[in-house]
Amino acid sequence: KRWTTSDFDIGKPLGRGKFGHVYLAREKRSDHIVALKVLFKAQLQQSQVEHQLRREVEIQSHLRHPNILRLYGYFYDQKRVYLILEYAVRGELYKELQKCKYFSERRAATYVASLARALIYCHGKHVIHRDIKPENLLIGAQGELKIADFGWSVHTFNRRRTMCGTLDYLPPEMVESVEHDASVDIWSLGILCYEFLYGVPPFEAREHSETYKRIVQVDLKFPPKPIVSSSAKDLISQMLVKESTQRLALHKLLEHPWIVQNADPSGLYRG
Ligand SMILES: O=C(Cc1cc(-c2ccc3c(-c4nc5ccccc5[nH]4)n[nH]c3c2)n[nH]1)Nc1cccc(F)c1
Repeated sequence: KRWTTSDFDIGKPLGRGKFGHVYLAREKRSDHIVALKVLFKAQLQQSQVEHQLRREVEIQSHLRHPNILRLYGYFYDQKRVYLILEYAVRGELYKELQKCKYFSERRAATYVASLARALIYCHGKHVIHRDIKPENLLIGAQGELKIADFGWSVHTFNRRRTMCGTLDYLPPEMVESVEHDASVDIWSLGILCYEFLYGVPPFEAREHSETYKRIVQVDLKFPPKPIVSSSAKDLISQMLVKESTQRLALHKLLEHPWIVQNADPSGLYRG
């Protein structure tokens, strides 16, 4: 099936990405509502990301998980590449977070648990980690979280591959890398959990150099307001550990008391 733009009624813009815009669209034959991302070939070429796009499309089209935004397909014309993506009815999570300033412990725990399950699924398929930060998260019709890979993040695995050119000289644990990604993911999930509860990331600072220092020193502080349970702080402290092998494993996170007592098992936050 070769898609073309004439298969779709194109509606309002949903977001502006680095490489193009995303539009609400309806596939005419099925009346199915989708998000259509339009990328300009010229821009992709000058940024040398075509091969990355192909790999992203290859990976994303094989992922099937309720908390990972679906990529249904793609097509291209003379000047543009089009991605047919799942439409997330309730939009962008970071806008929700800005509006509420910070989330309740139940809402934060429900989101963190569903992200942990999505990451366990990705790692199980040896898929490199997804770039989880509020800007990459969308909300589905029932309030469920969807990871969408806006960032074009060059995943550590790829960076290592491109950086070293060949894998021959890398030690087992680096070639294995999935383990390495898993621990990277726990760190960023810990950052996200902190930001859900306090409204700001833990190592935020005016200057990048300052933030960098606070990260490498793991200068983790919990402000007195908003009031957050010691159980939540305990979980965050087990995730934001400098030694990557000492960070809490994703499946262990799902057994942590704060998650067990606060996360909605369905992964749906109904408010
Ligand atoms: O580019 C993206 C991810 C992506 C998703 C989106 C995106 C942006 C917004 C939405 C929305 C959406 N729903 C809304 C409701 C209200 C307000 C705003 C909304 N945005 N649904 N689905 C979306 C999808 N932009 N970019 N993935 C990608 C990139 C390269 C290759 C590949 F296989 C996937």
